[in-house]
Amino acid sequence: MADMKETWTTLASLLGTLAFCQTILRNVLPPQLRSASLKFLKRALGCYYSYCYFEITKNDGVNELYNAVQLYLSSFVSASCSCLSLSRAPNSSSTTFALTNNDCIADVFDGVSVQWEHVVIQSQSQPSRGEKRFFTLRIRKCDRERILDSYLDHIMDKANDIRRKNRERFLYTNSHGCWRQVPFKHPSTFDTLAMDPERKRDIMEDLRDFVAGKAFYQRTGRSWKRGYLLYGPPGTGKSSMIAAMANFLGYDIYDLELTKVRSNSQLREFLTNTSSKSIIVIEDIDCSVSLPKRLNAQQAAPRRAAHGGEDRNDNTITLSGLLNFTDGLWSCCGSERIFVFTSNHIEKLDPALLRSGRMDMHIYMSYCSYPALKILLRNYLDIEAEDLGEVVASELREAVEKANMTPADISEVLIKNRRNKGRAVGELLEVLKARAERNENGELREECQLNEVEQEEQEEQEKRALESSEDGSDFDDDSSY
Ligand SMILES: Nc1ncnc2c1ncn2[C@@H]1O[C@H](COP(=O)(O)OP(=O)(O)OP(=O)(O)O)[C@@H](O)[C@H]1O
Ligand SMILES: [Mg+2]
Repeated sequence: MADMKETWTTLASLLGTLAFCQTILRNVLPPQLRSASLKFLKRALGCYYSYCYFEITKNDGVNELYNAVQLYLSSFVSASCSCLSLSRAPNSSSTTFALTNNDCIADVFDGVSVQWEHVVIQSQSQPSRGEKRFFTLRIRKCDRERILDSYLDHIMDKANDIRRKNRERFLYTNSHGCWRQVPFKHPSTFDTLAMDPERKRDIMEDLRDFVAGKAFYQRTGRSWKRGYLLYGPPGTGKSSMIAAMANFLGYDIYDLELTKVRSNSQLREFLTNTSSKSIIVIEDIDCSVSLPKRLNAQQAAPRRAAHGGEDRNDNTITLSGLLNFTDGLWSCCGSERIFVFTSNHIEKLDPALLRSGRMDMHIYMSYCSYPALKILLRNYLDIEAEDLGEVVASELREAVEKANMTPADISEVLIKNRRNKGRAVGELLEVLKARAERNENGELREECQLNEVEQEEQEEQEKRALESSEDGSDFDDDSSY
């Protein structure tokens, strides 16, 4: 027991000595001498010393790991260090923080504490060779075996995430048989999205779990993809939600126009030509997939002949062709993909699409609620509803819950009057009250029903026009990708 105590005391004093020496060396010696002395000291005390050190050097060529460590550390050094070096890459909108020379930072991975140091040494003997830069990673010897590889993998993954978030992203759309891209710069975010904060949090949590779920999907034998069905009246923020999701995750968007896809096999080609970490969007799915279902046998037969007697599924797209990708065998082609379908009429959707397990989350985008209105007031007028006074706030709450107005309609009123906050709130209250009253009298319901009939007729006409042009085989013929 006494021996043990003695060993511990020796060890503690050695570690204390080393820490003391390190501090002295850091403050007194020039960097090149400091590094050499530290190395010597650590080697001399190696048998007692419980840490091991790894140098990750910036090569003349490219050291992926050095760059990754730099990026990874930059994601949290800003919060914990007082002196940082700042840089900004050309065409980048974000500033990178980095450790200054000989600064240290601690990190914890899988319950294990590690320490990083950034070292820059000027070459005195050969000034032409400039400086040597490296990171030193300090890990306890007993943890090395368990975490080193997984920690470095984690750093590479995180660095890739940061790179992706900083890079320019694209919105792809299918046209003339191939994907065409434009830079994606939609300003919608979860902060600007007006909806109940709790539901918003749930969706963000779900997205976070999805992105971090690689191991989960592997373990459970599921393909790494997720499906969201966004439904609700026009102007409630379905497209804005998709843009917010893409901005939140740093994903590209593939906006798939099903009416421009001529067959299941072309659909397959489009979908296999999407990259991972992307959102594949099919808007107004109720309108898109009802088109092929409307082809009856008589209509299909001449088209089959016209296309050299191919299988019917090769001449048209079907819901099952689509579901094969979101759900079936083809769903495993490519990983980390999110499917988002939108619809104004969930009741018109094929039950096959709604069956459990098909779309993981059904999200109803509702008319503007009071919590959503508060977000719009904050974003458009920079005012908190509570600051309007008890009376106005409660009038707004009551009117908005009865008005059934979309965030798009409310935004219009606020934008129009945004230079005069008082007028904006006053006019909004008037409009909301008028709508609420009309709702209570049932006028609006009748009007909506009339509008719905008109809208349905219009949709029917559009579909008939599309079908006749389809029979004329005027689909895009170019199938290059
Ligand atoms: N929930 C919301 N939060 C913030 N802004 C919204 C919201 N809903 C609508 N808006 C505003 O209204 C405009 C139209 O909304 P958006 O295109 O997202 O609606 P939508 O539900 O996709 O409509 P549609 O069914 O016609 O496609 C947006 O540009 C945005 O400014
Ligand atoms: Mg939309």
